[in-house]
Amino acid sequence: MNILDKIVADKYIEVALKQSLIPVKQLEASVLFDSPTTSLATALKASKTGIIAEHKRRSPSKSIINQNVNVWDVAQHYADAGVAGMSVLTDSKYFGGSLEDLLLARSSTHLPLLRKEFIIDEYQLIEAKAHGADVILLIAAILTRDKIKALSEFAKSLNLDVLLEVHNKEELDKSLMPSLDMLGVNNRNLKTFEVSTAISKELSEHIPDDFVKVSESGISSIEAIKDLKQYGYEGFLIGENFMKTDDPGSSATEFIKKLAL
Ligand SMILES: O=P(O)(O)OC[C@@H](O)[C@@H](O)c1c[nH]c2ccccc12
Repeated sequence: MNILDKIVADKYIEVALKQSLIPVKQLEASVLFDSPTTSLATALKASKTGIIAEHKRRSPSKSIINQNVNVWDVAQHYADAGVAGMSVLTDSKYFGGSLEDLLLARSSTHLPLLRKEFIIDEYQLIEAKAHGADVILLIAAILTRDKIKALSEFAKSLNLDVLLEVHNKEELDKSLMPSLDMLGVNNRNLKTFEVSTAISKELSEHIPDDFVKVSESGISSIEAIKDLKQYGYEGFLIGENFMKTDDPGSSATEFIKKLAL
């Protein structure tokens, strides 16, 4: 079993347990469930920076990245830095995140918030909305086309934006459909952890123009972003490069200053 298979196997167990503990009706009763959302796709198109900054405490590939920062502060400082959106890891077992992190980020900022999670069930979309998400991630490597269709259409019915993540041409070809807003190419292979922005460049010409293109992972230089822009990318998901520092928000500020030069 590769790490992605393990994460997903655990996720099925976790979601079944949560469904038995917290009924959908309870989630739907949350004030946030009926609150309006902000489109990340729209924000990216209007943004000068295109940066989606992530809150990530640890990961299976890097173990501990940062256990000391406070998600409320990080969200404030990312917003001050001028990012277009924020991504919040909510998986606890492998990434040290939680839905409470999402809720805290929501209470801290109006930025479009992405629930970064291994989504396998509609229940998680209701959870996402009830905890203040504006956007959800769907990972093509762990979903069939039918499942991508059902989940993305359900997300749209909740006014959530959908970011679909691929890592190769097959995943891209099986996934294209009108219920997606953004196409993300993960520069990290989730099965082997190899990272290269070459895959974003390779796949860019196969992504139709109706989707906002996002390049994800392993981005740590201004040059990489300038390069990816040439290939039509408008969104850049950056986690570790900011989170590994003592103050992710001021790292984002410095980065964005350089980007504007
Ligand atoms: O920390 P990085 O290399 O900048 O990567 C951020 C983000 O792209 C990465 O966390 C990510 C991309 N897709 C995922 C799917 C699940 C968990 C995490 C991810």
